[in-house]
Amino acid sequence: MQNDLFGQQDIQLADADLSYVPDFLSVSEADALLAVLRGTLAWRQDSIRIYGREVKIPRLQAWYGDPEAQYRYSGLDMRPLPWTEELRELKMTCEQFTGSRFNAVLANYYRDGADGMGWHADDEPELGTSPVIASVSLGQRRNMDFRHRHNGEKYRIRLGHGSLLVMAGLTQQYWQHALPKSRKAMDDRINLTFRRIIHPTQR
Ligand SMILES: O=C(O)CCC(=O)C(=O)O
Ligand SMILES: [Fe+2]
Repeated sequence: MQNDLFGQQDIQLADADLSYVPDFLSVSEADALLAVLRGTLAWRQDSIRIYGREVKIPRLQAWYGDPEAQYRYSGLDMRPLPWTEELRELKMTCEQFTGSRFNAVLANYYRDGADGMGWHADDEPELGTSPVIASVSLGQRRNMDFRHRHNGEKYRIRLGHGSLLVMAGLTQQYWQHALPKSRKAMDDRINLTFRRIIHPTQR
């Protein structure tokens, strides 16, 4: 891990491009954002079809973005809601920091340790081959696990309140990630992944 003056930590992992910024937001900014987003985003618990059965996903979600930023996710059509003021502002902060443009955000709400996200990569064709994804975490510190698709190598990172994780380059091609459930008592957590959906004609 290499640290720079701004507290950005470049995670040295083969076939990945990951950097972690623990204090991306101040504690007071992160506290305020957690409270506002918890209360104002249009949280819903979607179901996905697994082997023909409807299964509720273990978390709440909401999808915001530019009108054309449509996304298919495990068979769900995600139509973006228009940006809220807070999300648009945070998007701009992420754009300035990463030098990338985003046109949508997937918001996830983990109510407690029983909520989580299974192994996956953000490798939908809508995102292109080497997407930059800016992931902001608020609330309960949770583990995020990575596993290499070919050699099984594993890596665990703890995502704290007000942090930013940037996933770029080959990360989604070579690695999967998951947010494991926990039996420990846990507070709630919001995660926001800013993405850029590429229009079908530009893929
Ligand atoms: O909650 C997290 O930190 C991860 C979310 C994630 O992987 C996703 O939204 O694709
Ligand atoms: Fe993901």
